[in-house]
Amino acid sequence: MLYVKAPAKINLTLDVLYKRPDNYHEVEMIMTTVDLSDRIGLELRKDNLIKISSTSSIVPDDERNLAYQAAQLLKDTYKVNEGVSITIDKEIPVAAGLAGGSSDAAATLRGLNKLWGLNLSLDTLAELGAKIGSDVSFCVYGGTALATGRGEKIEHISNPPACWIVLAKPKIGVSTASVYGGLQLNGIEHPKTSQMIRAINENDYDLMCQSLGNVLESVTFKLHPEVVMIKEQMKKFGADGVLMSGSGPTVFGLVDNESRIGRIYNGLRGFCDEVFAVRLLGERNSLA
Ligand SMILES: C[C@@](CO)(OP(=O)(O)O)[C@H](O)COP(=O)(O)OP(=O)(O)OC[C@H]1O[C@@H](n2ccc(N)nc2=O)[C@H](O)[C@@H]1O
Ligand SMILES: Nc1ncnc2c1ncn2[C@@H]1O[C@H](COP(=O)(O)OP(=O)(O)O)[C@@H](O)[C@H]1O
Repeated sequence: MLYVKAPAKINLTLDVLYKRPDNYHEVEMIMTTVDLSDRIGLELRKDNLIKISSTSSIVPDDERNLAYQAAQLLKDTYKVNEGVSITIDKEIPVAAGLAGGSSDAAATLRGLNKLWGLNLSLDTLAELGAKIGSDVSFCVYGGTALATGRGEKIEHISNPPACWIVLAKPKIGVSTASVYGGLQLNGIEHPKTSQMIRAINENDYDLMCQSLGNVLESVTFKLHPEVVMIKEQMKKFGADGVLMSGSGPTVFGLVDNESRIGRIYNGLRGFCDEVFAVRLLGERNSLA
C-alpha cells in the first residue's frame, strides 16, 4: 500500500477579472497549503478495476469521486493495464472551499504515477489535473502560488510568513458553481493581489493580514449570513486577519502568536462543529 498526503488549500486572495465565453471565470488568486490533510491509500489490483472507498459518508464512492476520475484519466491516457484500490481517510471538510476533492485527485495522480511506473513530471500531472477541475493543478504542486486562467495556470511564489491558521466551517455546504454564478462584477472591490505578493516576498505578516481579500465573499455572505457572523466572531476572538476561503463557507483566521489560538479555537467551537488550528505547510510536493 502506498500512502500519499493530500493537504487542504486556502485562498489568501481571490479575484475574478471577467466571465469567459466558456462560462468559467478568469481568476487571479494566491493559494497556499495548510497542515490539514486527507490520506490517500493506493493498492495495486491485477484485475484492471478502479475501486474506491472513504471514511466519509458524504463523499461519493464511485466515478463521481475526483480521485476515481484521476485514476481513470491516467489509465485511459497512458493505456494502463492494471487497476487500483483507493482508500480515502477524509480529514478535510467536504464542500468547504478547501479543495479537499481536488487535493485527493492530485494526490492520486502523484501516487499512481509511482505505483503504475509512469514516470511523468509534476508539470504533466498538473496539466492532466486541469481536466478534472480548476484547482487540481495547484494541488499537484502544493506550496504557495499565484493561480490565473481558470485557476490552472500556476506561478510559484515564496511561502508566506510563518503563522497559525484557525479554520472554521459552519454546517452548510456551498456549491462552487452557484457562487460563481451569483457573482456581480459591477462595482465590486478587488483584492490587492500585488500587495499580497509584496507582503509575502518581504515576509511582512501585518501587510499579509491587511491584504487578504476574496470577491466571492459577497455572494456567499448573501446566500449564508451565518458565514458573516463567523467572520465577525473570528475577529472578535482575536485573529489578526480573517477571510472566507474559496467559495466558502470555511472562514480562516491568521494568528502569529500561539498563546491566542486557544481562545479563538474555543470561541469558534461554540458556533461550528468543524474547527481546526493548523500551520501553513509551505513545502512544495515532490514526485510521490
Ligand atoms: C473557488 C475555488 C477557489 O480556489 O475553490 P473552491 O471554493 O471550490 O475550493 C476554485 O476556483 C474552484 O475550483 P474547482 O472547485 O476545481 O472548480 P471546477 O470543478 O473547475 O468548476 C466548478 C464550477 O465552478 C465554476 N468556475 C470554476 C472555476 C472558475 N475559474 N470559474 C468558474 O466559473 C464553473 O461554473 C464550474 O462549472
Ligand atoms: N474525494 C472527494 N472528496 C471530497 N469531495 C468530493 C470528492 N470527490 C468528489 N467530491 C464532490 O465534490 C464536491 C466538492 O467537494 P470539495 O472538493 O470538498 O469542496 P470545494 O470544491 O468547496 O473545495 C462535493 O460535493 C463532493 O460530493
